[in-house]
Amino acid sequence: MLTVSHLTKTYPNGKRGLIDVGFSIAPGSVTAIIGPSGAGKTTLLRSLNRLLTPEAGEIQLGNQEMRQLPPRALRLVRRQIGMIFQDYNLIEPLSALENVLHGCLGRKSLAAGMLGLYTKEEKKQALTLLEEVGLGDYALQKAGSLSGGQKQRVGIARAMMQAPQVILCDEPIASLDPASTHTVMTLLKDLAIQHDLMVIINLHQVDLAREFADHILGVNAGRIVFDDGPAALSDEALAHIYAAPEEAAYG
Ligand SMILES: Nc1ncnc2c1ncn2[C@@H]1O[C@H](COP(=O)(O)OP(=O)(O)OP(=O)(O)O)[C@@H](O)[C@H]1O
Repeated sequence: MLTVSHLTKTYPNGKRGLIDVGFSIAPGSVTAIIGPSGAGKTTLLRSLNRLLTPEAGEIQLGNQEMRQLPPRALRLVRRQIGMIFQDYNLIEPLSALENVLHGCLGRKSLAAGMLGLYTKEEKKQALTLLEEVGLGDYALQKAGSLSGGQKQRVGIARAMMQAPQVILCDEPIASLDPASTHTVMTLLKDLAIQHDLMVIINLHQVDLAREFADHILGVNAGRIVFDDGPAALSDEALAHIYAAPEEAAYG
């Protein structure tokens, strides 16, 4: 379970990215974060794995409070949080398999990681994950030569290599065509169920949130203004989420 309470993030220029944000997320589910541009979706996602440090509130992952963890303890907890990016963040000259293996760098020594010293078990696991995302035949192909949808599936397999509890996805389908979008969203949903993961996705497309999410968080001007299932996402609720900030605050 991931429970966030009273989370507040103010940027150094005084801009308030998150204001008293709270919600809970259950394992085995997909949560979509939606809201207008500048609402705080990226700030929220980055706060959840402490790429940003909010100044107040709690982020409770299992029995660990993350917001105030010192760096060493934070590194350990971060291993439980995989990240998937809009632009994939793959090392293009390396094979798909090598990219997936990079997912276990967090639990290796620096030297072993730099030398690419992976165990037989790790290589087997990386191959199994590539098969799970439908890319078993592409294991030795350079990541740079794969299609966008295939690259994102390598990114997902790399995140899974960490054996995470949570996968954070920052607009993972923004660069994909409709067919690849459907493949990637279906894959994320299947992985959430099969591996009992919490998958949290920043999305701009409301129709995808409706189709794939079990849980939707609507953000407006740094606040959570909707926290419910897709069935509750009425036109009125949507208008509230996408309202101009002052309307959302008083709606
Ligand atoms: N490094 C920063 N310094 C100052 N303000 C920032 C910084 N990063 C974000 N902000 C501000 O915080 C607010 C939330 O930004 P954030 O990027 O989280 O929004 P978003 O909902 O992800 O937007 P988009 O959908 O356009 O990506 C915005 O007003 C933004 O201008």
